[in-house]
Amino acid sequence: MNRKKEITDIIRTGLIVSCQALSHEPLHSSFIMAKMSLAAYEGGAVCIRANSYEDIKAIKEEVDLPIIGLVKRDYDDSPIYITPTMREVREVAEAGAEVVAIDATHRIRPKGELLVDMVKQIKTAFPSLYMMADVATLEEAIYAESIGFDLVSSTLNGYTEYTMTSVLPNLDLVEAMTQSLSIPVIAEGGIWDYQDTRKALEKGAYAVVVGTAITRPQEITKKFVSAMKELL
Ligand SMILES: CC(=O)N[C@H](C=O)[C@@H](O)[C@H](O)[C@H](O)COP(=O)(O)O
Repeated sequence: MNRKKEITDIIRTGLIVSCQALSHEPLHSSFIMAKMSLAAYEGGAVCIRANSYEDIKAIKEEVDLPIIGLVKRDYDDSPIYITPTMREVREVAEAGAEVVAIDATHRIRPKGELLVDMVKQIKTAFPSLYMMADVATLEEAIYAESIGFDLVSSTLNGYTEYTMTSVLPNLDLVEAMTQSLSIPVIAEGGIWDYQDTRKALEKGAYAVVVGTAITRPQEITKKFVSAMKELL
């Protein structure tokens, strides 16, 4: 069977767990991310979203689930940090991820490169790599589909200058995207409770990504602490 079709079928209506810890976070470790992924797998996750060559490799060895890979890297001339250039795409592909997640916002890219050119290069260099567009707005999602992305995700809504006032999770945006696009729309960003995962599916999301609420214990702890403080 076509591998892309197979992955689409695997993730349909499922939970994708994002297992990421950056260098400043307490759980920063490929070993820990691999174990987090194993826990997610045992809990029924259908796919893992992971950052960096090392983490993707470690997770691949631990669980037999498709991986949405990305490489977060900062460049001086651009605000984009999720798989900004072909260098990061190559790392994701070489680590063995089936899907690459790419910032597909309309912001300026490193060296002024164009997203449409990057997509063409990926299709030539890595024809079997599935491409997920991480966007902040409906317009960006529509554009991403038009230039050949396979999936679109609401990842960056709330994280760009022009969407900073969004209240997350922005399931209205997810709904609007599902109404305008034919490619699968993934709900991602700020999903913290079970009801929201269901609501996302009801609004037409193809699958749901949950990260922080499962894999960043420092943030989970903060939620408990602040709920308790509200009583004082
Ligand atoms: C904005 C950005 O850089 N998001 C990153 C994208 O890979 C991750 O840090 C998030 O954890 C992921 O999107 C899942 O979202 P949430 O952790 O809210 O469930």
